Amino acid sequence: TLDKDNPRMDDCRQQTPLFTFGVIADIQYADMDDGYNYSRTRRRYYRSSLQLLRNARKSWSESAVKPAFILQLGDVIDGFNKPRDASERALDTVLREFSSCPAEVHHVWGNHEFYNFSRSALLRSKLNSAAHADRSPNAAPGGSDIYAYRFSPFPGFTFVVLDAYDVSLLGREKSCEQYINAMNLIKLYNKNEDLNSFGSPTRRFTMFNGGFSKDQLDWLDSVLSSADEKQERVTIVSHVPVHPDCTDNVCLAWNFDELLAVIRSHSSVVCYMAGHAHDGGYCRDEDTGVHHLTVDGVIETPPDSNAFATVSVYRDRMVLKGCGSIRDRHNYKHKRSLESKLGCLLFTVLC
Ligand SMILES: Nc1ncnc2c1ncn2[C@@H]1O[C@H](COP(=O)(O)OP(=O)(O)O)[C@@H](O)[C@H]1O
Repeated sequence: TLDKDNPRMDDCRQQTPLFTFGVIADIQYADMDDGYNYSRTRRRYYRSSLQLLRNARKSWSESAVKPAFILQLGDVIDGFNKPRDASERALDTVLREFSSCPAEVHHVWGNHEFYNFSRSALLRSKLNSAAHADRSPNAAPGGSDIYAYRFSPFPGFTFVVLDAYDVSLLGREKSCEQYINAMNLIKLYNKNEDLNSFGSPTRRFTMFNGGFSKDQLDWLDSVLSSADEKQERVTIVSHVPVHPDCTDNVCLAWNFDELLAVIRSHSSVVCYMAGHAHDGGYCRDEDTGVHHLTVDGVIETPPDSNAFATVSVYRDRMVLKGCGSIRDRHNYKHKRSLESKLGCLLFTVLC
C-alpha cells in the first residue's frame, strides 16, 4: 500500500498541518454542450465543469481543517463564451460558486481570461484578487498593469502569483507598445500565418502562451531575495508551466528559461504550480530540487470524476492530496540545500 511504501505518510497523518489550501485549474466553464480540444483528441465538458467546481467547493467546506485559501490557476471560463455574448454571465456563475468557498480565492489569469476580457477589464474585475496581497511595500510590482503579487498566509511561507501573459498578444490594444513588442518577439520564432499554429523547435511561441517581462522578473527577484534572507519557503503560482519536464513543450511560457534562472538563483523557492496543460504533469528540477506541478484541468475531466487538490503544509513538507483525475505522486523529497534549515519537503499526491 502507499503507507507501506511511504512511512512518512503516517507521520504527517498524525500531525496537524500548519495550514491547508485548495487548488483547482482550467475550469473553462461555458453553458454549452461538450466539445473537443483543437486536435480533437480530448473531450471537453464545458457545462459539467461547474459541477466539478461545486464538488471541490463542497469538499473544502466539509473538511475538518478549513483551507486558508484557494488557488484558482486560470482559464476559469472558456473563450467560447465571448462570441455567445455570455462572458459576464459565465463569470458570475463560477464566481458565485467560489464565493461560497470557505476561504479567500486567489485567481490566476490564463489565456481564456483574455479571450473574454481585456487586461484593463480584468484589472477592474473580481478576477483581480490582488486585494489579498500582503500589506507591505513591494507586495506587487508598482506602477504597471502587471497582475502579480505576493501573500503570506502563515509566518515563514510566501506565495507569489505571477502574470504569464504580461508579454503576450492577448488582452492588450494592438496599438500599444507591449503588443507591438510581443508581436515582434513571436514573429522571430513563429513563421505561420495563424499564430496559434506552432512550428518547431520553438513550439511554445504561439498566441495561447505568453511570458514574463523584465519588470516582472526583477520584481520576483527582489521578492525572492527578501524571502531568502528570512529563510521563508516560497511557492510560485501562474497559469503557464515553466519547466520542460512537467509539461508538453507546446504549453511552456515563452521565456520559461529566464524564469527558471531567477528561481535557480534563490534558495527560498520550493514549488511552482501551473495549469494550462490539461493532462497535468510533475517534475523535480534536478539542480534545485524545486517541485514543478502542472495541475490537471477540470475541463477535460469527465463528469463522474473530479480534478482538484488540497495541500497540507507542515514545517518541513507539503502533502498534496488529489481528488479524481489528479494522479498519484508520492515521496518526492526536497533535495536542495534548504534541507538543513527547512528539513525536506515531501510532495505527496494521493488519489
Ligand atoms: N495547432 C493549432 N493550430 C492552430 N490553432 C490552434 C492550435 N492549437 C490550438 N489552436 C487554437 O488556439 C486557441 C487555444 O487553443 P486551446 O487548445 O483551445 O487552448 P486551451 O488548451 O488553453 O483551451 C484556440 O482558439 C484553438 O483553436
